[in-house]
Amino acid sequence: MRAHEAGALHAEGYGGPPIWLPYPRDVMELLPQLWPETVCRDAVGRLVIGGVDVVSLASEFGTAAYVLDETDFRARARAFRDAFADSFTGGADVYYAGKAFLCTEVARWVAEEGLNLDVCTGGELAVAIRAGFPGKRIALHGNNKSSSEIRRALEYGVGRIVLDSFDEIVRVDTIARELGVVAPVMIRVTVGVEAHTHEFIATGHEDQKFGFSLADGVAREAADRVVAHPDTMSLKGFHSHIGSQIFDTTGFELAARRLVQLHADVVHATGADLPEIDLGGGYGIAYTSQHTPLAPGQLAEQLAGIVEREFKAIGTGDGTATPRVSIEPGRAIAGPSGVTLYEVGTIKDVGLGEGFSRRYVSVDGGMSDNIRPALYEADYSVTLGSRSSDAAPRLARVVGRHCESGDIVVLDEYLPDDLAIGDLLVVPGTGAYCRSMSNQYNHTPRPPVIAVRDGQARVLVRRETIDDLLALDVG
Ligand SMILES: Cc1ncc(COP(=O)(O)O)c(C=O)c1O
Ligand SMILES: N[C@@H](CCCC[NH3+])C(=O)O
Repeated sequence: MRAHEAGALHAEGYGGPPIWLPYPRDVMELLPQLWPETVCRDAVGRLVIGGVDVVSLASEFGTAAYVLDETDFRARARAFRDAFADSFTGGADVYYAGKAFLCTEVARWVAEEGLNLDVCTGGELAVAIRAGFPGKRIALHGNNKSSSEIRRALEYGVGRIVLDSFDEIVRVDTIARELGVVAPVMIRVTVGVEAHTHEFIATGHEDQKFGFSLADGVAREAADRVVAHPDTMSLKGFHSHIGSQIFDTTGFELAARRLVQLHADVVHATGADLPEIDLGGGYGIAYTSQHTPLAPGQLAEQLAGIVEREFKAIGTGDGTATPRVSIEPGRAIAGPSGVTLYEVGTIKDVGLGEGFSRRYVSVDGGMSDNIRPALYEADYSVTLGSRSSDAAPRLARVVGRHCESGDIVVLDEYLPDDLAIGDLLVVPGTGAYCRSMSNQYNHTPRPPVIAVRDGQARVLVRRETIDDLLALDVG
């Protein structure tokens, strides 16, 4: 249940008397699906993650801090790997989308759990290379890959480059020829699907920068051009990614139908053997009770059914074998495994008139460590982590420390009325697209990423310092 579901009692949340005690005092108890599997409270009420309580984490590493639960991350990665391996008769590969969150150690976890890796810049590729990630299991994405990124990827022997433009086809052809290699490539297709998600993270509709359009024949033309250069490029198949934070599989179904049809057309017309098809990522997670994600097993079953149906529909016995399927989940693996730890700095009850007020709780982070509320109006939840409280719940808005009124961490959530300066707040679901989209607005050093596992904590990415920021300023 969310604060805004409180109906008639909602207004009372704004400074009204604490008469709504039926409301749960702890959002963590109410919504376990928002939290890493290992989260619990210890005997004195402190939130514990990966066997380490958040008070100890804060005192050792400071706040704000990202905390990543290794056991939970690995379990989610394995769940995707196993579910897709079990459901797809022709075989399936899971590419973890590193844009969600990537560092050297996480790349190693991904490799060890038997997943592949999707990188979309030379920077992400460099992390993968540093981690010793096997080249064959890496896919290189991006709508404007530079020549040096393509060269590095081919030198390292990546398993696929996902082509995004005609210019890039020329670029890959030229570099592969220089290096004397045949580049394994896929073609990213814009399938014309309106995904049900925020418009900034939808990528399947026609009018946007990614991929080759299916509707106007450009994707088909791209395939013909690639197939015409067998000495430098080997076409492995087509790719589609319709967007992110999607719950409804109808978009994937439509995308798969169109991709399978294109696949069959190209196989028949060119005689190319296309061994793979990539359905992209985009599987939604729960940030609040408003979200009801599918488990990897359900997703795999549904997607396998869709792919099988679509290949049957184009006719069996026509020589079109069902290819190996790949998917690219990022958020669904990293998102729920991470939380952000903040310390309360100020508490302000702002009068709204007629006896109502809104409680603003300021923490030592904000839009520099989580830009998603400002960018996508993303909603999050939050709980008091450093202690439990018997005080009545009170609706609060958690805000950051940046010079923007849109610097909101959590729009509305119940926190105990006795919340105090120095309390620790914990925001779940921040494992994906928070650190990876972080920034240094207002010269704010970025928080560290701490891994927790079996009662041990260690730094994966160290905290930035003011000196780091000053070092960039050569003036
Ligand atoms: C090509 C591609 N694959 C995979 C992903 C990962 O998406 P998500 O984190 O929603 O699973 C993205 C990001 O939206 C993407 O652009
Ligand atoms: N950055 C987006 C996800 C999409 C990015 C990849 N295409 C988010 O935070 O929701």
